[in-house]
Amino acid sequence: MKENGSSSSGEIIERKAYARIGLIGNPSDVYYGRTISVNIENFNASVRLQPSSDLFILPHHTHDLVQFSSLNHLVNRLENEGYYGGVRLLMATCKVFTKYCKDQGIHLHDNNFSFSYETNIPRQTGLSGSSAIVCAAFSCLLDFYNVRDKIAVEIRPQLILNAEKELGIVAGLQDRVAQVYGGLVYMDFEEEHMHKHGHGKYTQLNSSLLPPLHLIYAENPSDSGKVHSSVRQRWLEGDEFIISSMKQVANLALEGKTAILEKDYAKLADLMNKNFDLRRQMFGDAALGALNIEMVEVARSVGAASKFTGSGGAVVAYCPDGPSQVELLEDACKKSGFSIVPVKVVPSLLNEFDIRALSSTTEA
Ligand SMILES: Nc1ncnc2c1ncn2[C@@H]1O[C@H](COP(=O)(O)OP(=O)(O)O)[C@@H](O)[C@H]1O
Ligand SMILES: O=C(O)[C@H]1O[C@H](OP(=O)(O)O)[C@H](O)[C@@H](O)[C@@H]1O
Ligand SMILES: [Mg+2]
Repeated sequence: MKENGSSSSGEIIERKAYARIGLIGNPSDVYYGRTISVNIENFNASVRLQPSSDLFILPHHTHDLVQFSSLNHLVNRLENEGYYGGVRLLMATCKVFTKYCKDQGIHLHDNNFSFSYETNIPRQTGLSGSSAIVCAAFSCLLDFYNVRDKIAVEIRPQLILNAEKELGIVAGLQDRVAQVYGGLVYMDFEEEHMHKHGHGKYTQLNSSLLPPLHLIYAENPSDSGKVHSSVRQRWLEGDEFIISSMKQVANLALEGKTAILEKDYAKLADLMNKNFDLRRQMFGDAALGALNIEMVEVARSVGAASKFTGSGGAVVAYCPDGPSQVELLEDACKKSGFSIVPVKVVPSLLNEFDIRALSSTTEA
């Protein structure tokens, strides 16, 4: 594989995308709001593109299970993890990529390939496992067709989102922006700018400004599309409460940016807690799920600030009192059967070729 990430035909291309944490402001990204997200090294998805005579999308041996030991096994699996794995995500990525290139007059050569994927991102836990698969696949396609310089970096998150929209999954841009850019990213999805440029304003922040954060998660898959659909419907219908609450959530990200830049971690803790409280009021406990709420409450029981990383399944926590409080948090999680790991931030993922492909419309 060449240094610039491009491939001459015949070479295998493997690309990774990492899980992300919505630190402040999510889910207002779905509603022209603002968010701050962190791309994390703790978990990743990788997609492998191997040149082949026909085009194959290979099912994953566990995530796209089609062979079961019994009817009960099949039913259990569907009840816990739903009908779908990553195959549909890979197919939708190919479709969206091809359509975009055709519309833009970007030439694609005629060689075929086989796509396969691996992921250790806990499934459907609000860590953006779905978009990580799409993002890694998209990155393989950019290099297989050698078009990294022809598709502006700012546009890529929207194309990655379009792949999930294609499947009817309600999702937002923050996951994809964090996964394309890497590191710690402040995002502003202001409506007029979005309509004018087709993307938000994305600014990478210095991730060393962050305090130590912890990730808490549980084996508790939930479908983010389902969680979002009723709030989205109410927002579309002009529901005053949802619209004004969503604006408040977006403002938390604005304040969060200042708090991070000033290392005002007491303020950051307060904003994280407010973020979850607003989500809870909008979505209601039934949609959020008892186990997800318990994760937040376990963290708060030791005085940590906590909120969902995404739509549910995982929680980001900050211990303002330092290591002794982290120990208390680890014990409390253990007692409740939750996993807890220190957050490791991914450095910026933009290489020199991507930086050249940043469009001139971006304002920092
Ligand atoms: N770990 C995974 N392996 C395979 N497919 C996945 C995985 N996670 C998500 N998906 C696919 O993405 C779809 C949407 O997942 P979503 O609820 O957004 O999860 P997440 O919070 O991890 O992004 C699922 O219905 C499934 O088709
Ligand atoms: O509700 C949220 O905070 C996020 O939900 C989705 O992410 P997921 O990891 O699938 O739960 C959505 O894609 C994001 O845009 C929302 O901010
Ligand atoms: Mg998702």
